Amino acid sequence: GCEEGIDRGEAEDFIRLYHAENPSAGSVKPRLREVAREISQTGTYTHTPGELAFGARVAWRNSNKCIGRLYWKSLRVRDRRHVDTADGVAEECVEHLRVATNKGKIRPTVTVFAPDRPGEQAPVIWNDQLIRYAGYRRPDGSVVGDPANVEVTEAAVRLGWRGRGTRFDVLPLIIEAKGTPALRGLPAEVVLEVPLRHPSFRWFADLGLKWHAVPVISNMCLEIGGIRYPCAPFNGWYMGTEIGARNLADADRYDQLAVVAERLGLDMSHDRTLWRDQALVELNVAVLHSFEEDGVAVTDHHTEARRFMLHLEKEERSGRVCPADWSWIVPPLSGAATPVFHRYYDDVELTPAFVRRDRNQS
Ligand code: HEM
Ligand SMILES: N/C(=N/c1cccc(CO[C@@H]2CCNC2)c1)c1cccs1
Repeated sequence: GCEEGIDRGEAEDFIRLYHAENPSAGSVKPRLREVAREISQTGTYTHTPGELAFGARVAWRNSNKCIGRLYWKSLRVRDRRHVDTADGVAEECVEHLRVATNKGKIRPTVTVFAPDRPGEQAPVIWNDQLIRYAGYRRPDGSVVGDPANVEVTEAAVRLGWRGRGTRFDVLPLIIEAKGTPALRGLPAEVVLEVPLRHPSFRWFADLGLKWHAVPVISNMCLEIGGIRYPCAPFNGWYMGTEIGARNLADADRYDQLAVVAERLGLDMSHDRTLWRDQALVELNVAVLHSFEEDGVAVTDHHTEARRFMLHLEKEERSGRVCPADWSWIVPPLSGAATPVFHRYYDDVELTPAFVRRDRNQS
């Protein structure tokens, strides 16, 4: 849209969408006039609480890469648009973790902080998730912890943070408010973690692996009707494959497949023995078993795929296109063993949306 102000067309489209899907919101004309007036007077406009909550839920519904959209209407929206300091953002992120974790009965939640406004800088969180494990690069180039987080770990160290040096040190938040980045640690009581063990192999617990219960994406921008909310952390629950087939399995992450295959006693002499594939399955069995035994919400990729097929049907019945990106929707383990593999999708980009914030900008 135009640099200095709001894209009026996007604002009007969103207000019309809101009234079309929420008849109880009253007539659309007066609200359209009010919004147009506010934009011409201030260069922006303010969503009502109802518009904000609907906009956040539809942004989830429009997320092409998300397999978990069946429950889009139940998203809990925490309206914190008045919060724009590092302390305020930190306190509300801690409360977000408490409310969303709910002792393991995870509640999909988004907290919406101050929007971009002409002449005012909205706060942003540099971490891509609220809970991330530090990655320490050693002189020989090897990494202790999560290699995906080496850059943000080095940024935290530059700002004065010192970790304990374990493979699972929880990073502090780096919150940039009014142009200044600040460190804010997370209290341990809001960081629920699950130690990983396997239902059949007792040696698995000795690998010392664990993962955090709640994924809260904190580096995406929520765009609603031309308004940008650059700080709007949102969480769901994990699909097991994210942890077992990517975070702990990828060679450029925790790289555990050879470790697991070794302990399983597999023939690792050639790829064609499929030792990687057997290790993958047992790693994913361990993740699902450990989360379930600890009462922490998680879904397997078969269940999640089936739910997504149901979501597609429901959207069709509602007369809406359900945008989806096949390459993200199909799980990274056993893709063709799930129904989402065996069809095409319409990968159109709709708004409201959660969009990647450009890394080089604030
Ligand atoms: C409730 C359970 C949920 C599950 C199981 C789920 C599952 C997933 C998975 C597996 C991905 C792909 C992630 C990857 O491959 O790295 C994803 C992507 C995504 N999800 Fe969901 N999701 C859930 C809830 C939510 C909620 C509540 C929101 C927002 C309000 C959301 C928004 C998104 C977005 C925007 C992406 C794409 C992220 C990107 O472009 O990097 N999801 N989801
Ligand atoms: N289960 C989840 N998984 C993800 C959802 C969105 C993004 C991500 C992480 O994406 C990174 C960028 C590409 N893969 C890793 C993970 C959720 C997080 C927040 C709500 S649901």
